[in-house]
Amino acid sequence: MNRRPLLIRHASQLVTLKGSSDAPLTGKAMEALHIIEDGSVWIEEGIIQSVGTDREIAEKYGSRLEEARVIDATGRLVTPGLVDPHTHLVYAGSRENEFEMRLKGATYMEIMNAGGGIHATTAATQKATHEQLYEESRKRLDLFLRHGVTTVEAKSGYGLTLEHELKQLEVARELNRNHPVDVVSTFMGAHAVPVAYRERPDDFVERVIREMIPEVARRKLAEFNDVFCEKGVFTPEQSRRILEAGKEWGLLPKIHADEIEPYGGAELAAEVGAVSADHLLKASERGIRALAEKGVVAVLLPGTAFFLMAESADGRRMIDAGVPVALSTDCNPGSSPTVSMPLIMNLGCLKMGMTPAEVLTAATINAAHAIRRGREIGSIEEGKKADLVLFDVPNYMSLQYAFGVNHVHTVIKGGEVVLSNENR
Ligand SMILES: N=CN[C@@H](CCC(=O)O)C(=O)O
Ligand SMILES: [Zn+2]
Repeated sequence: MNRRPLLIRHASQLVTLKGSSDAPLTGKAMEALHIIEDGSVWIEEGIIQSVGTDREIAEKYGSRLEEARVIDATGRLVTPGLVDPHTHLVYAGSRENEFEMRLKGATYMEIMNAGGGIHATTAATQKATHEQLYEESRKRLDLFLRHGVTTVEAKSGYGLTLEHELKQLEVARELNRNHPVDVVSTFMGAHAVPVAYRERPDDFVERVIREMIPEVARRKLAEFNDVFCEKGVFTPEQSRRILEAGKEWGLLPKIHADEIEPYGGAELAAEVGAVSADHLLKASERGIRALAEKGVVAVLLPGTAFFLMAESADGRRMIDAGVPVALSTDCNPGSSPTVSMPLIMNLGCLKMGMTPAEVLTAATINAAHAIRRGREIGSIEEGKKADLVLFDVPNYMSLQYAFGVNHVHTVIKGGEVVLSNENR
């Protein structure tokens, strides 16, 4: 780590999201970005030391200004590093053939029930060596970084046997160690019922509970435990058992809920005290109220709805009902093969009725809370990790207005410049 301080000066807008570390933002507070114009940030040892107007920072560090490495952010927007709280980062292969099948009328569930979908990626992932899996996933992580993402959550769930689930989680752990982007792991052995267990799905649920969860926890390979609670996949009752079993081993619950059919997933998330409920395209009114009451973060995935040509979750309704909303790519080879959080924010505005300020909150501090990292990342405040992005636009509204463009100019991770387009 470079010992010299890093000073970012003269941001046209510095989006701090101050005061949001203890709990995710809800309702009107999701628009309170706490912007500083002509803003500056002083960073040492990878940690944000001071945030203010350029004049304030220059006065405070007057005698030490010469020591610092300086990044001039004149004319640029500076935000916290983007956080992606729901990805299936580690997998092998791709499924463009299924995309074409869907364009010709097949549905996502039809393809999966015919042995494709998650099963196809599971076969490819089981076949891949650790090294192949690492390499394919590392390339994706590079792309995340290019789109301004400094932390991603990554789920297993394409192994579906103990051996291959462990392989996926070990790859995620290694990426976390070697790559500038932080990787936070989730065990998702209950991603699909393997074809061999189709006639006896409860036997597979037992394997997840008795064999996989304990071993993943013993090896400390994951922090969270997720389940695909969906008609034809895992029932709410099976999902509850899996999530409760994870809790006994210290794995915090997350849930893929109400994606394709209304199925009581949001209600279940509130009952088991899930950290987040994700998807929610078909969440019921009761479910939405339950999420708001329990403060469960709704991780919305508008790229998935877009790519599946389905109606998006009602982000507007959820924010108005007091649910803390976060956004994510859901990066996976079947329903959302994208790595672009900027595009996801665009879709949040265009497809879910969210405002430019709300989508930025949802992609930073609320996303951090969705993976229990709200105290370390997600806002630009003293004491937090120095993860920041400089965008080549003068204000936060332009990020959403000039949609579909990667405006990332520089990414700073833990106080180091890890990506720069200075000579672009
Ligand atoms: N819905 C379940 N799991 C993933 C899709 C996985 C796949 O199709 O490979 C999702 O979150 O969309
Ligand atoms: Zn997912």
